[in-house]
Amino acid sequence: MAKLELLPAVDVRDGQAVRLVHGESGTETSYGSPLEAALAWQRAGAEWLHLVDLDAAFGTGDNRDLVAEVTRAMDIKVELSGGIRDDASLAKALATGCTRVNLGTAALETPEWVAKVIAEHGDKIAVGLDVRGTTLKGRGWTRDGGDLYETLERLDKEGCARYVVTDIAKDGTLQGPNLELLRNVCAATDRPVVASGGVSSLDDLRAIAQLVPLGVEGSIVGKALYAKAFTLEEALEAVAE
Ligand SMILES: O=C(O)c1ccccc1NCC(=O)[C@H](O)[C@H](O)COP(=O)(O)O
Repeated sequence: MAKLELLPAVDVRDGQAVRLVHGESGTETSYGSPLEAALAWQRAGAEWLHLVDLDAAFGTGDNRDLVAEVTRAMDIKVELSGGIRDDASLAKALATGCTRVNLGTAALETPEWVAKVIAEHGDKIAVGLDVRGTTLKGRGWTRDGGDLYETLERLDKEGCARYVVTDIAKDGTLQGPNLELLRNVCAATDRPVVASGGVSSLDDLRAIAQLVPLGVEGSIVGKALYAKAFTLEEALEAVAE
């Protein structure tokens, strides 16, 4: 059985590594330098980094130069997310040398552009399906953006390579992942799925790893690592079993 990939998260707001609750602006807990956090995950054995520019996602500015600096400093694969919505922001994101970008709002608001960049860049493009219930959310998870399964069907037809699926109700809460949502999305698409939001324990990661045969490829882990619920070394060992 393929191993579950782990993507420790570094979410950047106003130059700092932060965690949010339910992705809501104003709920930040700060964890210092994003570069130091990213290097710590790399030293701990991460093969991937999930790096989010929250200001770009919320439209409160951006941390693009810092995010580029962090990406360039990494020897591991980087998934870049947050505010990548047009040719200019996509070009800047890809120029960092990241392995792939994660598009959210654009997939809801400018579907023609997303279809075009999927055709141009293939698996360098993932789409983030950030949901409350089955309603997608864009603009930093603040605005409704349509039905999850209708959008998934459209993106599948356009050749989208993979999806990053977040249950916003779980994100940053340490309440455990929404396994039912992950199962449902895997049943609706043959593309790989990266799980995001709510991981609280090694058992949560083992439960997500059970979904690898259904199509779950990886899991993002944020708050649990910063809250020291377990170490990244322990997490990597748990999913290697
Ligand atoms: O990814 C985004 O674009 C984004 C936009 C607005 C708010 C939050 C956003 N991302 C948050 C993440 O990707 C988290 O790092 C991830 O879901 C980890 O969640 P958790 O393990 O529950 O801390």
